[in-house]
Amino acid sequence: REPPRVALVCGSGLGALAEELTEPITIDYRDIPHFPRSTVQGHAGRLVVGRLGSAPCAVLQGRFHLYEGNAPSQVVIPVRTMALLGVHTLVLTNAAGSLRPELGPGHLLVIRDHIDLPGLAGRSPLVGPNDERFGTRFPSMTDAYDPALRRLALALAPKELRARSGVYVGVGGPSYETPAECRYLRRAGAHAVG
Ligand SMILES: O=P(O)(O)O[C@H]1O[C@H](CO)[C@@H](O)[C@H]1O
Ligand SMILES: Nc1nc2[nH]cnc2c(=O)[nH]1
Repeated sequence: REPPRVALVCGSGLGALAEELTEPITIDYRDIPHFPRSTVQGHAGRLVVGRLGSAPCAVLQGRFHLYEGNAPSQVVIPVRTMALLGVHTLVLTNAAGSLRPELGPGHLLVIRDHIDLPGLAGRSPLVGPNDERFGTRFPSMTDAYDPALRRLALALAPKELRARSGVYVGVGGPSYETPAECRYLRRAGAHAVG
């Protein structure tokens, strides 16, 4: 069987995307060595490998979060596993809170850049000895989100999703943000928070 070249990580409520795969093989995260446990509702905790159209594809039903008690180095285990399998294109999705009145529920924000607040405070997944298989120390973050793929997503998104590009700010959780925090994050240039 051809190994997947494209992987999709599903955020809350998006796990059903795995049902689009044909010839699916499903593996519970519990059966994959070193994977942490999924504890969040709406994150099934399964890896589904199959075909999306003609492309061999992997869908991860659920991600791991810092607020579940995982170390940053554990949170990235699925992404690094995909890289070791030969995946070259990774699509990340998540449920996020809007910081802009024009971005309503059900709208799609294509991330063009991010502010990683836990990372800036020393909780980056890259902290620790550098594993050169996954890149150099101090990688450039100028085009962290591939511009060609972003253009494609904006061009192909269904009209009703009112897709636009924007800046995502990552926070630690597990509480939603206070009004003062939302004002602060909006002034910092973010469009969505999660
Ligand atoms: O889509 P997932 O990974 O569940 O993430 C979202 O869910 C959590 C809170 O609703 C935040 O972490 C937010 O980003
Ligand atoms: N942190 C955070 N996560 C979310 N997930 C969905 N909405 C939100 C939000 O407003 N804030």
